[in-house]
Amino acid sequence: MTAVAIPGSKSITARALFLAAAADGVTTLVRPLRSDDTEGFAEGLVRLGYRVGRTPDAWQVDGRPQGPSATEADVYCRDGATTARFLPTLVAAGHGTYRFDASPQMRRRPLLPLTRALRDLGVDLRHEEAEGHHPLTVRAAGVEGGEVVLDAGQSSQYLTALLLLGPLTRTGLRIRVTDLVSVPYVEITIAMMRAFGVEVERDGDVFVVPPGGYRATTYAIEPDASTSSYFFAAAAVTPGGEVTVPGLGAGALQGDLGFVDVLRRMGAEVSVGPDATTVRGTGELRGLTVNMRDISDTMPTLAAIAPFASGPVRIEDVANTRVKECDRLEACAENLRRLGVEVSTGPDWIEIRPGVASGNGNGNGNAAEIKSYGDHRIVMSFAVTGLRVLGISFDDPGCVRKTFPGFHEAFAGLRGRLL
Ligand SMILES: O=C(O)C1=C[C@@H](OP(=O)(O)O)[C@@H](O)[C@H](O)C1
Ligand SMILES: C=C(OP(=O)(O)O)C(=O)O
Repeated sequence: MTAVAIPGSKSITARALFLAAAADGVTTLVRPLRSDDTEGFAEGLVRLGYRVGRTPDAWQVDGRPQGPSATEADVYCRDGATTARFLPTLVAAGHGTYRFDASPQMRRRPLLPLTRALRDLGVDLRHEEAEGHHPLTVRAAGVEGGEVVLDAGQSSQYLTALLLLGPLTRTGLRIRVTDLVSVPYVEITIAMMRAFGVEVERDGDVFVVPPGGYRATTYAIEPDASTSSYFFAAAAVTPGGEVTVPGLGAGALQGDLGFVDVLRRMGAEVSVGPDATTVRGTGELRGLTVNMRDISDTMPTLAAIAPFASGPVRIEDVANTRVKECDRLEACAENLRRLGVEVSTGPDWIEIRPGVASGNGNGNGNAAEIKSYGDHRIVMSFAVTGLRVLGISFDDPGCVRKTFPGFHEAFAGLRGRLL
């Protein structure tokens, strides 16, 4: 058995930082993810005047239910969409003037449905350049609360941001959602709000959040399930290869652990225990058609191993992967083509035919440089392809820092044990 220690969940760390900052009292986050996204989030809080104490294994946050202590601040959100969407929402409940900006990549990503909903709730929020994009300024004077309509068909993070805001409003929020992707991420939000003392009620399309604020707590962060997908996929493409991720089992909060069900359908042996998950490659990898609307961060992982399946792999209902760190459908297609794989895409799907070309015309067998598009998931996914295809390299291997700075070392360690 090969046990792999996976760093903490990005999504859980970001939510825990928001909740801790807003809670009454001191919160300890145990085993938070230390990566560009989550360190950027924590630094954003520090710029806003929150006290965040960081040791390698635990972060401590002094909560301020009344909002940021800084009455003016500039916050740089880097590439992190959770930072860029959650922090402007957090400050709305305080009092002051806060300017937010983000990296060129994050500036391109949308947030208009969220900022429109905040304005509908009376928040003075201005986009400084392009409407619906960073940079933006919030002139905060608290939020009364009430009812708001939200289209979360592009990103569930809009809904998560509003849910997290709910208890910080004076009368609570009723959020009516007209469309919603990535539902399991909303379930993470609701479960974590419960751990900080708030019960969200759901009545069909309406989410009801009571006022009253959060209670500080000690919160242990699960290993990241999306990151685990690369290690599980590595086992699945290696006959007899076995990978166990401790800390992610049947009670895990993250929907992305469902990626192992896709591997099971393809022929891998999967066991989900109470506190660990194991995937074993059987030598069989069948093609399939799969809807990944709920677990779309693992779409590139599947696309990158799809050429090794015995039949076509078709991934459906993943339109919103076009507005992530890059257009992931086209990025996957481009890189698979570089490997000589036959692939087609549509507005919300990708279909990959079996087989990697034995040569790509440059005399180097399968060698190809993968175009990273500054997207950590493209690099980590095609690293798995590299277990079976010789000579894969990356134009920007370092972009894994967004969620897993130590990825290449960890993956090389696994490679040595699997092959
Ligand atoms: O709320 C979150 O932490 C996340 C939600 C998902 O985004 P979308 O809801 O935009 O699909 C996911 O892709 C992202 O990596 C993290
Ligand atoms: C889409 C992602 O990140 P975010 O939206 O949080 O920037 C991701 O990590 O795959």
